Amino acid sequence: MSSPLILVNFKSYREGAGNSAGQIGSAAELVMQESGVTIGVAPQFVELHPFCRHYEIPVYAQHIDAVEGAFTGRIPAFTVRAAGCVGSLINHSERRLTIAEIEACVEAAKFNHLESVVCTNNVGVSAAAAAFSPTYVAVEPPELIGSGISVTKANPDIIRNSVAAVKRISPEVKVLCGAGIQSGECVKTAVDLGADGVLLASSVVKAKDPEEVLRNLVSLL
Ligand SMILES: O=C(CO)COP(=O)(O)O
Repeated sequence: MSSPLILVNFKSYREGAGNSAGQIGSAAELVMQESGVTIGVAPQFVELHPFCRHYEIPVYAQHIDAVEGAFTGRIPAFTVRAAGCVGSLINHSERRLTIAEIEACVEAAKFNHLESVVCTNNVGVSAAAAAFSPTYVAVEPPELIGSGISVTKANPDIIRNSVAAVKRISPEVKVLCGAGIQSGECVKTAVDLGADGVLLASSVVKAKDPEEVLRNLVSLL
């Protein structure tokens, strides 16, 4: 079985910019090399290209737009690919899209050889997203995002049931879970519930020592 994915979303946190973003990138690279566990990052947009050049880790965008041509202030999928990214989040809870936009973004990702990580908020939406055959569906209950309360403790059923629903629709689609993920125990529980990894933000991005948190996250795999 391939390694679970630990995907760190820098969101628009101040700690996810400039030098402190670089510290997280270096820590992710080191812990990935040491542990053999895949650690991906989703930095802020202006940092995508430097991140792809500087760190030997998979880099994802936080969002893409399925546009080309006379559109201003958008993030075309092909630009994300040209920057060196391996994939993109789509429909994050803090960047919701319509169902038609989700489908268009998954198609744009496929066309540009990018992995697609479609975020969802419940089991039904996880099943709907699976019908587009993205690379991943990432289920995150919005009320637990940034709460410090792990989805693996507060709502393990949403993980178990999303895995079942996604596999029923598209068995090849992988499932991540997120919201409040902070420790190796959370990651191990997620994997035991059938997830292929986790999507997380604040516990790493806002940590005093991101390297220590990342080491803890991979410690039980
Ligand atoms: O939204 C999330 C990751 O994209 C989860 O955020 P937290 O890890 O801060 O709860």
